[in-house]
Amino acid sequence: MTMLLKMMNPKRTIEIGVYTGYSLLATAISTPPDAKITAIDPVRSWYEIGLPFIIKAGIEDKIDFIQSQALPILDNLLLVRKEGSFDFAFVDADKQNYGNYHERLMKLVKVGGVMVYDNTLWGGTVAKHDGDVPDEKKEGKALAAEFNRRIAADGRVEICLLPLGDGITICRRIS
Ligand SMILES: C[S@@+](CC[C@H](N)C(=O)[O-])C[C@H]1O[C@@H](n2cnc3c(N)ncnc32)[C@H](O)[C@@H]1O
Repeated sequence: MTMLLKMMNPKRTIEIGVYTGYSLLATAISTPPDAKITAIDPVRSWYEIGLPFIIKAGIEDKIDFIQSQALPILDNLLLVRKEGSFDFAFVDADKQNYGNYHERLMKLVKVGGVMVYDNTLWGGTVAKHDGDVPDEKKEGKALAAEFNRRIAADGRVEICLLPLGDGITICRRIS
């Protein structure tokens, strides 16, 4: 993702799902000095674990951390920001809402901008028959497969699902 960010030079990005801030730190050090990152997660204490590293890297001024569920924040951004005011988004949170996040990001991220969705292979289970998937992974498999079908059929975007890590879908808004 850092290579993608360095090629794109996005000035306005959104991160949904921060945890201890590893991907947030990677984003912040890979974007231009005047970039701003809106980072959303309901658990501030996890963000605070990684915050000393963000401060040490000198990039805390780029980050606007919002302690909240993401959906109400995205809905508010849709009210207060112009459509297409973000260049890039990284989604790595509750899988149940990936479709909801996608619909909002399709307005918040500009045409030509990029959304990256994490965990879209769900440990490779999306390519397996249900009978070959452990019970504890079945719900995640179903959610990831449903999102993958939805986004593959979405004519407003071009996508590329990279078999890296747990599966990363790069999605470019084209209309
Ligand atoms: C896998 S972790 C994120 C990891 C992080 N992106 C990284 O790579 O370092 C998932 C995070 O999503 C957050 N999350 C879960 N539900 C959420 C929601 N409704 N809105 C925003 N964040 C949520 C969790 O609190 C958790 O910190």
